[in-house]
Amino acid sequence: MSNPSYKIALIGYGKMGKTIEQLAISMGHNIVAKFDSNNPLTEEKLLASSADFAIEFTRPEAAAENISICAKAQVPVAVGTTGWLNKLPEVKATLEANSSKMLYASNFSIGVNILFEINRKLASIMSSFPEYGVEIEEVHHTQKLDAPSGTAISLAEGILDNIPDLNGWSLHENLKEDADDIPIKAIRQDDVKGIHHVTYTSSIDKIEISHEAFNRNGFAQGSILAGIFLCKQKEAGVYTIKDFFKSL
Ligand SMILES: NC(=O)C1=CN([C@@H]2O[C@H](COP(=O)(O)OP(=O)(O)OC[C@H]3O[C@@H](n4cnc5c(N)ncnc54)[C@H](OP(=O)(O)O)[C@@H]3O)[C@@H](O)[C@H]2O)C=CC1
Ligand SMILES: O=C(O)C1=N[C@H](C(=O)O)C[C@H](O)C1
Repeated sequence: MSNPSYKIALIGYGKMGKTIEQLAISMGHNIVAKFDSNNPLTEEKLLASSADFAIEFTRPEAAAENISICAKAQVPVAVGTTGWLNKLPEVKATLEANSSKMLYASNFSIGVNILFEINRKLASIMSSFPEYGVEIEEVHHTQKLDAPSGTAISLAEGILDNIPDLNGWSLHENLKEDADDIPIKAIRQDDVKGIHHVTYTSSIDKIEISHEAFNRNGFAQGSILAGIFLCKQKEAGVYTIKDFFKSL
């Protein structure tokens, strides 16, 4: 039996939107609408597209409004845009009021989600070894608007959940020793797709875990599969990438 074909609306047609388009077509899906700042999303246009679901990769200031429009049109939406989570409470309220669904992931790639699991496990071990200081470094292309990356924040949250002595995280120009929070260094370099390191250092040695994306296909693949997963969920509200991976 062949896999069903889905009708997908792309909200944002930049680096990610274009990568998703190519991959979705190669998987047998149809792109039924594309929105960008010259053709902004409206409820009417989205309904007219008959999309089964939407995928949102735009910019931090645009995401919350776009998700609300999807909610009002009751079109499930997989959201990859980072740097907008301060607006999550109002977005959640709109989704619930309209019985609609979204799934947000700071990083849709399988590799990074494996790193997230290792990061939590490692942090839980390191909580017994306070002589090690932890730090995060992320490297991305120079067009990236937010810092630190959404992925770096997710990594920091995974560490904070497991090492109660640490007080939050903060962005540092230079990684510093003896911090009581998690220092995150954000580096912007040419065309880097995304590199993340978590390092624990003592006076004796260093332990490091890391992930490097070679291209954007992993992000695109995860967002398409997460959109399909979302279509199959009965309950309205906010889903996370963990819900999706649990279903595999
Ligand atoms: N979660 C994940 O796995 C990943 C997340 N990201 C995140 O996704 C986001 C987008 O990344 P990327 O594709 O590289 O960015 P780009 O800048 O390449 O593309 C952004 C696109 O969004 C469009 N856009 C901007 N404002 C609006 C709006 N109000 N309505 C509709 N479209 C709009 C832009 O249109 P125009 O060009 O006309 O302005 C452009 O087409 C970023 O936040 C990034 O951090 C990226 C990769 C992976
Ligand atoms: O802007 C990007 O490119 C990326 N953004 C995401 C993030 O902020 O973590 C995911 C990935 O690293 C690429």
